[in-house]
Amino acid sequence: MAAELPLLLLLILVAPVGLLAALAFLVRPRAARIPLRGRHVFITGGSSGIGLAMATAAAREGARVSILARNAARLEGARAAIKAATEQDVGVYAADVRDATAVSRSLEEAGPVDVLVCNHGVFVAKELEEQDMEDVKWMVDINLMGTFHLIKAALPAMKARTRETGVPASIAIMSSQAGQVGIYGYTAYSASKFALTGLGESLQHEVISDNIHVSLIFPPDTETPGLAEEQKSRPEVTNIIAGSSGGMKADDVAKKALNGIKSGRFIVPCNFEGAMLAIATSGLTPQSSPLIAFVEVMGAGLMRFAALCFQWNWFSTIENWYAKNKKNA
Ligand SMILES: NC(=O)C1=CN([C@@H]2O[C@H](COP(=O)(O)OP(=O)(O)OC[C@H]3O[C@@H](n4cnc5c(N)ncnc54)[C@H](OP(=O)(O)O)[C@@H]3O)[C@@H](O)[C@H]2O)C=CC1
Ligand SMILES: CCCCCCCCCCCCCCCC(=O)[C@@H](N)CO
Repeated sequence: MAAELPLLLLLILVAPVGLLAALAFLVRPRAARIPLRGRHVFITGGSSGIGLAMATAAAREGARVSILARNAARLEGARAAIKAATEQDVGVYAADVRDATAVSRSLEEAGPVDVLVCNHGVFVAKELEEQDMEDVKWMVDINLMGTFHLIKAALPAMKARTRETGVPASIAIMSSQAGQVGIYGYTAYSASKFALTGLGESLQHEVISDNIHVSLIFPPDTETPGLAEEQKSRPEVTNIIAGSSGGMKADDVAKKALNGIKSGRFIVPCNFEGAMLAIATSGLTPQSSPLIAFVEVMGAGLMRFAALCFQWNWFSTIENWYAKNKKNA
C-alpha cells in the first residue's frame, strides 16, 4: 500500500494535466482575439436595453458604431445618449429586420461590418393555449427570420473585409437562457431562441475559413424597457422559474457580451447560473478554450445532476401553482 501511494498521487496529478494537454490540441475553432477599436460594430436593437448598453460600451472602446431599430425617434434618443456618454457619434438606421430589402439597404449605407451584433428581439410570455398564433409568428419572424436577413445581407462584405485585412471578424447573436432550456410560458420565444443555436452552430462551420467567429450570448432576465413591458403580463409561474437565474443590469450583460465577442467565444454565458447552463448544454458546441473544455468534460455529470434538481424544483412549482389555483379542477 505504502509503495503504491506515490504512484497514485502521480496519476491524480498527471491525469488532469494530460487531459488539459489533449484538449489544448483538440479544441476548435482555434482561439482568436477580435479587436473593437477602430472597427465597425453594427448592432440591431441598439436603441434600447442590452443593445443600447452594448453600443455605448463599444463606442467607449473606440469602435465605429452603427445601430438599427424601427422607431426613428428612439434611435435619435439613443444617438444623443451615446454622444453624451462617450462623445462618439453613432450611425442610426431605421429599418424593420423583417424587411430583407430594408436591412440590405441599411447595411449598404453603413458600409462593411467587422462585428455584427444581431441583438434585436421581442417577447411576450404566455401559455401557448393563451397565445395568439399572430404573436407566435411575430416572435419567430423578428427573432429568427430577422437574424437570417441580417447575416445574409452583411456576410459578403464581411468576408471581403477579413480577406483584405486579415483581422478576424465576428457575428454575435443575442439568445437568452430561455434559448438553452425550455421554460413555462416561453414556447414561442424559446423556439425562436433555440433555433438561433442551430443557425449559429452551422454558420460557424461555414464562415471559419473566412476568419469569422460566431458568438451566441445567453443572458438571464435583464433590466431593460423590454423586460419591464414583458413583466406586465408574464405568467406567475414564468416569473418564478425565470427567478432561478439571478437578474442582471443591461450594462453588465453588455460587458460580458463584448468580452465574449472579443475572445471569439462561441457560447457566452453572463452569470453564474449561465455558466452552469453552458456546461449542462455544451453538447457538440464549438469550443476554443482548452480550460473551459476541461471544465465541460469534468463537470458534465455533475451539471446533469444539478439540471435534474432544477427540473424537480420547477415541476414542483408548476404542480403547486396549479393545485393552488385549481386550474385543472
Ligand atoms: N431583457 C431580458 O430580460 C432579456 C433579453 N434578451 C434578449 O436580448 C435582446 C434585447 O432585449 P432587450 O434589451 O430587453 O429589449 P428591448 O425591448 O429593451 O429593446 C429591443 C430592441 O430591439 C429593437 N427591435 C425590436 N423589434 C425590431 C424589429 N422588428 N426590427 C428592428 N429592430 C427591432 C427595438 O427597437 P424598435 O422597437 O424601435 O424596433 C429595440 O431597440 C433580445 O433579443 C432579447 O430576446 C435575452 C435574455 C433576457
Ligand atoms: C444545470 C444547472 C442549471 C442552472 C440554472 C438554470 C436557470 C434557468 C433560468 C432561465 C431563465 C430564463 C430567463 C429568460 C429571460 C428572457 O429572455 C426574457 N426576459 C425575455 O427577454
